[in-house]
Amino acid sequence: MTVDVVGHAESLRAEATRANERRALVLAGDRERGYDELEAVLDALPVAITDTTLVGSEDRLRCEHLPQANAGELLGTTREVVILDAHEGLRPNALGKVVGAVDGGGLLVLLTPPLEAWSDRRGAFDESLAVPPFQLSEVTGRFRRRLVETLRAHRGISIVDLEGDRLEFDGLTDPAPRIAAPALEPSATHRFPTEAYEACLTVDQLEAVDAFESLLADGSDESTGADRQAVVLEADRGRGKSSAAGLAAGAFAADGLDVLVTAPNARNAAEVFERARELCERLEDVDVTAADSRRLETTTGGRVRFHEPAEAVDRLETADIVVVDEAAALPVSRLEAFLAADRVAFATTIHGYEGAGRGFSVRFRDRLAESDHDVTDRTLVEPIRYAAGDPVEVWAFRALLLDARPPVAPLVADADPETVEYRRLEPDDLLADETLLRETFGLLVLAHYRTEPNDLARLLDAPNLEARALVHEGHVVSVALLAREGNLDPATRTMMYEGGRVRGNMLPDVLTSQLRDESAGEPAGLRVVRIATHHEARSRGLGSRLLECVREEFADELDWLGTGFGATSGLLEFWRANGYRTVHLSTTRNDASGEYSALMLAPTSDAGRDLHDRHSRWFARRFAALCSDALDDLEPDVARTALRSVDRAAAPPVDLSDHEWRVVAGAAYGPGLFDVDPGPFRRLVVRYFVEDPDAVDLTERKERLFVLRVLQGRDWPTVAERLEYHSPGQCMRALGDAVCPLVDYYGADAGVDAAIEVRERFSEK
Ligand SMILES: CC(=O)SCCNC(=O)CCNC(=O)[C@H](O)C(C)(C)COP(=O)(O)OP(=O)(O)OC[C@H]1O[C@@H](n2cnc3c(N)ncnc32)[C@H](O)[C@@H]1OP(=O)(O)O
Ligand SMILES: Nc1ncnc2c1ncn2[C@@H]1O[C@H](COP(=O)(O)OP(=O)(O)OP(=O)(O)O)[C@@H](O)[C@H]1O
Repeated sequence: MTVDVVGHAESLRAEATRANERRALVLAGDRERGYDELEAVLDALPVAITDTTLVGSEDRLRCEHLPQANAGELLGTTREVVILDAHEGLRPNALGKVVGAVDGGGLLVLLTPPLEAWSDRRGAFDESLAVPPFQLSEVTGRFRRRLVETLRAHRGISIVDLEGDRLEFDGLTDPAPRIAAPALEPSATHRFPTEAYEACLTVDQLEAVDAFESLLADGSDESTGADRQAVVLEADRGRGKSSAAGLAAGAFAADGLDVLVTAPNARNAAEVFERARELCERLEDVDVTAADSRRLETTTGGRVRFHEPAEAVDRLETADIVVVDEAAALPVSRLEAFLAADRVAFATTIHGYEGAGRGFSVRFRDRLAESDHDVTDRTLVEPIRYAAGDPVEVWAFRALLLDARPPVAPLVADADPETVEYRRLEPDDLLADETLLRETFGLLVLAHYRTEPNDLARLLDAPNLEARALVHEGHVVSVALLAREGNLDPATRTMMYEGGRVRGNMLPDVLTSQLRDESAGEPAGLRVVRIATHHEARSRGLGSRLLECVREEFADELDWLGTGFGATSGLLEFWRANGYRTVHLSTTRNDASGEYSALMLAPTSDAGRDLHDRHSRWFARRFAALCSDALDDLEPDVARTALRSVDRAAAPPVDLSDHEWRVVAGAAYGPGLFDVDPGPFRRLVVRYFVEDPDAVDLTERKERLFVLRVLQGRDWPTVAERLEYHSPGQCMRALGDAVCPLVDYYGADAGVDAAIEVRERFSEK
């Protein structure tokens, strides 16, 4: 080699150190040569082996090694040098995770095939995109093509062409000397000890610590101290939010308060405990009596303790203040449970490299706003591990679209179904038009928790995916991500039926493997994986219009359209209004959304109709039993809308025996009791919800009573309390009243003698 790779790496490192920024070094070409150069570089740089990590398929260096799939272990940690070996494939998520771990003054080294050839290589990640019936050869390399373009276009990235023996870019930016940051000072009225503020590294962190003061009970006379307060800290990775929470926790503990800290796992909260301990050790009138990575106790009687989220929820009442770190990685239902605490703080990552984060901003934000907490918000912008404007971070955000945004609101403010145009978003068009790509991906990210860098690669390269949009004056206002499913050969179907896993194919997979329908994978379908309308233009019929256009485009070539999503009554209603019908509710809650998932189908051919009809019937038949089992905590409104969105033709027949009619009509009109024989009531109630007859008009409260008592089998006192009846007795009478119209409609009006007889006998009294 005539290129002095070692000398060059040393200059990059020197510049990075001077600027407190990171630099990237790409060693493109033969893998063995890449490792030879790399070893020489590592030997020369004054970096400890313990500060170096290799992420890739083989453990080839003496430093820490992680496969790409485990790159998440680097989240929240700091390294001087991280090497990502992409020769056997590149997981976009892994790239995002490793970039965040490189410290200011550090190097990110990428080992890649020759850049010209890279997009044509197929690696392990590409195999995951080859969803049956598609083949690996149908997966494209656009994500990598774009990645290479960004590597070449961005500052701070050096590219060594090992094949051509040349330095393609030197990556040096020659930064201006940095101006010393102004000293940090707390506000004049601060209530935490000054030391808590002196420990802050940035102004943003100081303001975040300051926000926590709102959680101190107000000692003034006017206040009872009983008001409810919440703090929300939002930041990109590495802005010091865990540390801010830790400094506040330390200040609370020093004040004698009991702070409960929780996070998806204890490792996430390590910085909280570290900062809390450091602060308490610095304070003169407080001593630390016990400290480890999950616990801190002080001589003032204060403490900070860690509990896993589930345990934490049960202990809210024992703490003065609750801190939820990495909140975005917890399910929304769990987050909601923390709102039972009067004083609670949530620290959360936006633009999460791991793709979490949107559950928080999409769904939890609304629930927080509806709660009776006063909310104090802080956003931490300034990075801590490296200087603001760090070129490697700028590159990573662009390459992985971590900061993609939908169009700004004024651009789509006038959009409605008349002004928009339906557009196929071909991957090549997206690649050629960065604004279109950013708007599309930005809308998907904003509307959905768990949109991650891997999804960008899927959008560009996966053969089973299609994207469609409604555009208003060239801007994306509504977008749908569609996946081809089904159309599977007999061998694949058998494999699925016998318990094997098949990639993609969510609907055929569940219908086959869980619901035991071996031919469910035969018809060809299209699943709407995601749909989102710009928040500025919702409820104007755009989402419905987009679904209509999708149906027009695909109906002739496919057997069914379908969807699966975390079920809320609003969304079930949206899909039902667009012709989709429920065929299944999952039996466990979705980790990310905290909801049960609904699967819905809209058939477009005879084969699709067959599939839809039999699954609708099976669903209506099993629903009551599920309600007193896996779905016994399903929200009553979701249960009502789920049943209402089953195809009416699937309503199970009313096949009550004369004796059962006497039991039901006796409870409605006479002295009979529901409790002695709930079965026939359940069948009637399921029939009523699915058929949704115009002739029967019940209040929502009575319908919720049907769900809670008749379907879910909750006891009377519980139901009475939830639905705010004065007493269990009143609740029992309300159920009797609610059943009357069902006895009339399905029994008496349908000419069932037993029902008529009972009704007449007791109505006369
Ligand atoms: C497979 C999936 O992607 S499911 C997840 C769907 N996407 C999301 O939740 C992302 C955030 N939400 C959105 O982007 C939009 O609300 C969409 C895509 C659900 C609907 O798009 P819109 O353009 O508003 O649809 P459109 O105007 O045709 O229909 C709106 C109607 O759907 C119903 N609806 C849709 N979402 C909800 C909801 N979350 N809560 C209550 N009702 C809802 C309502 O009946 C609403 O009518 P209304 O506003 O007059 O009450
Ligand atoms: N006030 C501080 N004093 C000492 N070290 C700090 C301080 N604030 C942040 N740090 C260090 O900076 C790094 C990032 O801080 P922290 O983990 O608090 O940020 P974060 O926003 O929660 O980051 P991540 O999302 O990556 O977990 C950590 O290594 C932490 O030890």
